[in-house]
Amino acid sequence: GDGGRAGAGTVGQGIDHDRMVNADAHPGQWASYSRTWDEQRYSPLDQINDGNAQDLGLAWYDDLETYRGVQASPLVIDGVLYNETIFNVVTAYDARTGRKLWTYDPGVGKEWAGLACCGPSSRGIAAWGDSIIIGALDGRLIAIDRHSGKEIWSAQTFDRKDQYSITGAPRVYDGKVIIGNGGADYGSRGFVVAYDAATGKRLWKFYIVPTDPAKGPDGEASDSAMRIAQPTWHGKFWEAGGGGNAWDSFAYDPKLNLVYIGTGNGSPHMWHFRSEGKGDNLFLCSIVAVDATTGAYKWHYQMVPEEDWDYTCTQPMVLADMKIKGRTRQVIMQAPKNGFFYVLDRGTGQLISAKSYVSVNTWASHVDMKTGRPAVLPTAHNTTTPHLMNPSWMAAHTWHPMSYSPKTGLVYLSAQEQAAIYARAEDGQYRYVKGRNNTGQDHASQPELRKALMKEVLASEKGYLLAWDPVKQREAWRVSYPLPGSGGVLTTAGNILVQGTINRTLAIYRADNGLKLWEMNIDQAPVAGAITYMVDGEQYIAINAGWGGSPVYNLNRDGPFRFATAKLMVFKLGAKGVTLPPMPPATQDAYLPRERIPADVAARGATLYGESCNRCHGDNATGGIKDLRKMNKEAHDSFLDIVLRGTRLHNGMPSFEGVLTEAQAKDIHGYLITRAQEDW
Ligand SMILES: O=C(O)c1cc(C(=O)O)c2c(n1)C(=O)C(=O)c1cc(C(=O)O)[nH]c1-2
Repeated sequence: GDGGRAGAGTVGQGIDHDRMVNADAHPGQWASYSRTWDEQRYSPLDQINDGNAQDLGLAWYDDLETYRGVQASPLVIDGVLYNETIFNVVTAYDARTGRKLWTYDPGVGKEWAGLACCGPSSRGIAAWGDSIIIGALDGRLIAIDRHSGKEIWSAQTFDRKDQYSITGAPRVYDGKVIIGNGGADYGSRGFVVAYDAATGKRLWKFYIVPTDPAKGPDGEASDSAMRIAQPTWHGKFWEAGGGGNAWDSFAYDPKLNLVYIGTGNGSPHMWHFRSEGKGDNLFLCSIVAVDATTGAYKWHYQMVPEEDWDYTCTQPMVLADMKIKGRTRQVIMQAPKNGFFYVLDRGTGQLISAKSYVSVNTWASHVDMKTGRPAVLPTAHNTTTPHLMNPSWMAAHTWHPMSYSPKTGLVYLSAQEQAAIYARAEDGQYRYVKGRNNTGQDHASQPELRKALMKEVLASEKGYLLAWDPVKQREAWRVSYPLPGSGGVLTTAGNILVQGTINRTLAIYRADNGLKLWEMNIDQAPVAGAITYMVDGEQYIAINAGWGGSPVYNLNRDGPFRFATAKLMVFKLGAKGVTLPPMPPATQDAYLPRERIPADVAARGATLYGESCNRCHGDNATGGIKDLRKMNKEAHDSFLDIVLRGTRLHNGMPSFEGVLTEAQAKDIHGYLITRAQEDW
C-alpha cells in the first residue's frame, strides 16, 4: 500500500491515470470525491472490520466553527488529509494527528449564500498531479498546490451576474476538470464545463437545456444534443433559463471515455408555466453521457419527462459490472429524487430495470420496460388544487453519497419518505423574478385543505438506511430511523458500512446484513459521506459531522435549538483520550409576539416564504437549519435588518435586498408570527 508519511520531504508522484485506474494498488489513498471514478465509495481496506469495529475511538477532531451543513468528503493523498468547509475554505492536515499544515481561503463573498438554495455548502474538492482543485460557490475553479496551499490558477466558470452557484465537488478525469453548477431554482440555464487541470484552460462546454431558437446554435459541444432537445420545449421557456443544472453528480468510465452527467429540475418548477404543460423538456432529470475529450453527446436516458415537481437526477451515479440474467453487464445505477432505482447499460443508455425503492410513490406506478418511460399517475401533475406528492422536492434520496460493495453486491443509500404539498399558481399569478426561487407554485390557497394535508405529511415521514439488491431490484434489509435526515454511506472490504445518523451518532453496521457493530454519540448528525484511509499501517475513518441542507427537517423540531458546531472527526481502532467538548446549552429564549396578523398578510407571506425561505427553514416553517417559529425577541425586533440588510451574513444567512421589498419582508414576518402562534 501507499501508507505514505505526512510532512516535509515526502512529495509524492501526484495523482495520475494509473493511481486512479489502479486505485486498489493504493488502498491508503482517497483521491476523488467517492474514492474512484466509478463512484462506488468502497474501500479495499479491511483492518477495521466486522470483528473489531467495537474498538473504534476518536483519534482527533477539528472544530469547523459553523452550524451550517458541512457536506464535503475529505481527500487523503500521501498521508495528508485535505478538507473543505463552507465557503470553500480548504485545510490540509497531517492525516495521523490532525496537525494543520496550511489553510487556503478563497475569500468567497458571504452574499453568495443567497444563490445557493440549500446553503453555502460544498461537497468536496478534487486532486490531480500535485494540485487540489476547488469549485467555489461564486463559480471559480481554483487550483492550489497541495504541498504549499498556494494558488496555481483560477478560472471563472459562469458570468457572476447570472443566477448560478457551485456546491458540487469537481472531478478530474485524466487531466480534465469537470464541474456543473446550481441555480435551476433561481432562473438559469444549466451547463457543464471541462477545464485543463494543468493550465486552467477551458476545453468544452455542454448545455443541458436549449434556449431561444432565434439565437441560433451556441457553438458549443452540446449543439447536436440541443437539436434533439429543442422540439421537446414550448413557449418562452428561456426567460427563466429552463434549468436542468448539474449541481452534484458525475461519473467516468475511462475505457469508454464517457463522462456521465446527472441533470436537475426545470426552471421554473411548474411545467405549466415553463413549457405550457407540453413536451418532455430534454435533458431535465436525465443521465446524459458525453465524450470526455470533446464533450460531444453520446446518449441520454430521461428519468422524469414533463418535470413538474422539482425532481432532480443529480443524485449519485455508481458504475459497476454485474451479472444480470446470466450476462455480465456494464451498468450505471442511480436512485434519484423520484423514488425509483434505475439500472442502465452505461455503454448505450439502455434501461435494464427500474423499481420503486420507497413504500409510497404518488408520482408513477412503474416504469414501462418497452418505452423506458414512467407510467405517471393521472393525479401527479400539478393543478391549482393543493395535493400531496411523495416523493417530494425533498427527495426519496438526494445528494447523500451512495455506496456499492462489490463484496456483497448491494447498493446502500439514505432513503426517506417525506411528502410535500404542491399546487400551481393560477394563470397570471406567476411571473419570473431573477434571483427568487422560481417555483410557479401557490403556497397559500385553500388553507384548511393545506392544514389537513400537512398533518398527513408529518404523520408519514420516514427515514432509513436501505440496502438494495440492484440485480433483483429489491430491498435486502433496512435500518429504520425515527426521522428523515441521516447521511451518506461508505462500505469497505472489512464488511463494514459507515453512516452518520439523525440520532446524532456515527454508526457502523455489517454490510452484509445490517447488524449494528458500533455507534458513538457525537452531538451532531453528519449528512456527508465518510471516507477511510491508511497511513503508516493504521486505518482511519474520517467524516465531516454537521447537519444541514435537504432534507429540511429540524434536528430540534420539538424542542429548543440545540446542537454542536460542525466538526471534522477522525476515528481509529483503540484510540482513547480524545473527547468532544460539552454540547452547548439549548437556547431557551424563544419569544411569541401576541399581535394579530391579518389573514391577507399571512397568505401573501406564506407564498413569499415558499419562494425564498423554505429551502433552509422548512416547508410550512416547521424546521430546517433554524426553526423560525422559535425566534427570540431580538430576532423579531431586527427581522428586517436580518432579511434585507444581511446582519447575519456571517452565519450564512444571505441578504434578500433587491429580491424582496420591505413590504414583502414584513409579510413574511407576519406569516412566521402566525405560524408561531398556531404551533406554540
Ligand atoms: O436546482 C438546483 O440548482 C439545485 C441546487 C442544489 C444545490 O446546489 O445544493 C440543490 C437542489 N437544486 C435541490 O433540488 C435539492 O434538493 C438540494 C438539496 C441540497 C442540499 O445541500 O442538501 N442542495 C440541493
